[in-house]
Amino acid sequence: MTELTPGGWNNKEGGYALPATDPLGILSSTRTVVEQTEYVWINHDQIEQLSKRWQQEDAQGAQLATLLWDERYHFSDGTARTVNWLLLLDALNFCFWAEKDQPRWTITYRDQTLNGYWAEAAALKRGVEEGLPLWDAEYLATLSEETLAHIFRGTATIPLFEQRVQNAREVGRVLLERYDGQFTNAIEQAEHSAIKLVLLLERDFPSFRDVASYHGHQVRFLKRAQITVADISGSFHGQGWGNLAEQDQLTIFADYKLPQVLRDYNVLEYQAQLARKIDNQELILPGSEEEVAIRACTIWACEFLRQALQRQGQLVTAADIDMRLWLLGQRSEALLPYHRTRTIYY
Ligand SMILES: Nc1nc2c(c(CN[C@H]3C=C[C@H](O)[C@@H]3O)cn2[C@@H]2O[C@H](COP(=O)(O)O)[C@@H](O)[C@H]2O)c(=O)[nH]1
Repeated sequence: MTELTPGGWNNKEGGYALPATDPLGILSSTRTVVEQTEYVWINHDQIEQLSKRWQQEDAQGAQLATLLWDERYHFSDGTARTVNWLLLLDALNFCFWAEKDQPRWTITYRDQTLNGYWAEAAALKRGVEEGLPLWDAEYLATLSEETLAHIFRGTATIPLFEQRVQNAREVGRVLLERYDGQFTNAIEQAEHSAIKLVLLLERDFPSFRDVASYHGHQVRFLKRAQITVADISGSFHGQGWGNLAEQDQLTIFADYKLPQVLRDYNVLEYQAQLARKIDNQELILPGSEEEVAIRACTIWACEFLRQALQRQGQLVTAADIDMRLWLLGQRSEALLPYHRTRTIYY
């Protein structure tokens, strides 16, 4: 019988107590990685400290960053067109960083120079404003390389360009084959359940199948499938097509920014050799144990943070925690580098 640690993290079988439900199989499939890996570990004392810090900040009015949907860089017309546009946005929402010592890809939009996710979103919004029907499944299914290169025009080149062309065409093709060209039909088929919609994306759109393996068993992350659902809800302010149930059962979205922020808070600690590789901006191979360990520990660190906040009476979802951590990652260049894995999954 393992003594219960303060946070009740070790239940009687040892290992981490799963929440009551885990419909996406993400917490259960990542638990073994967290318990076994030597590459990354979670500092529970630092989680307690972070939850208390956030509680103090919130007591002083700094609300948990429920970022209002940012209309500046997102196309939003309140119709089914926006839903298809969001699916395209998140089919291409990955890997914006440049090779070591190379300049990042940037675009200029309305006299602003943007990079990373904001550049991707603004570029797709600019495309619509320039008359391209980026919500139209037929158009996407046969999208040319020249057209996508024009959409993402800027300084340097957006990484993994070929894969982005394939992903955009896949969105169009699958929408035509299975949803009469409209992702709103998928929302209705999923009966407005966030969980069913994530699983539908995993089943029908191969580029969203963000699943790895660890010592022979499947480890599930589903980052872009989950963020697509969160973005549809955000864009529609939880109404209409954005009225999606069970969002409290989503996990955080395991990208490259959250581990960077959690490491800065000393919540995540890296084995010395891995830390050196990351600090030297060396590539971490996709599907490697290091990559899977970083992502799995990010998910569980945020689950423990959610439990710690809950113990303090702050009922927040993983998606709330995700947004707050991601925004922290956008505001500070002073962080140690994030891990660099060339992947289409995040
Ligand atoms: N975990 C998590 N990862 C997120 C997001 C977002 C933006 N979404 C929100 C923004 C407005 C709306 O409210 C959306 O909800 C992008 N990313 C990821 O970050 C990386 C890009 O980083 P940088 O290179 O610095 O731009 C890349 O992996 C991208 O996939 C999020 O929210 N959570």
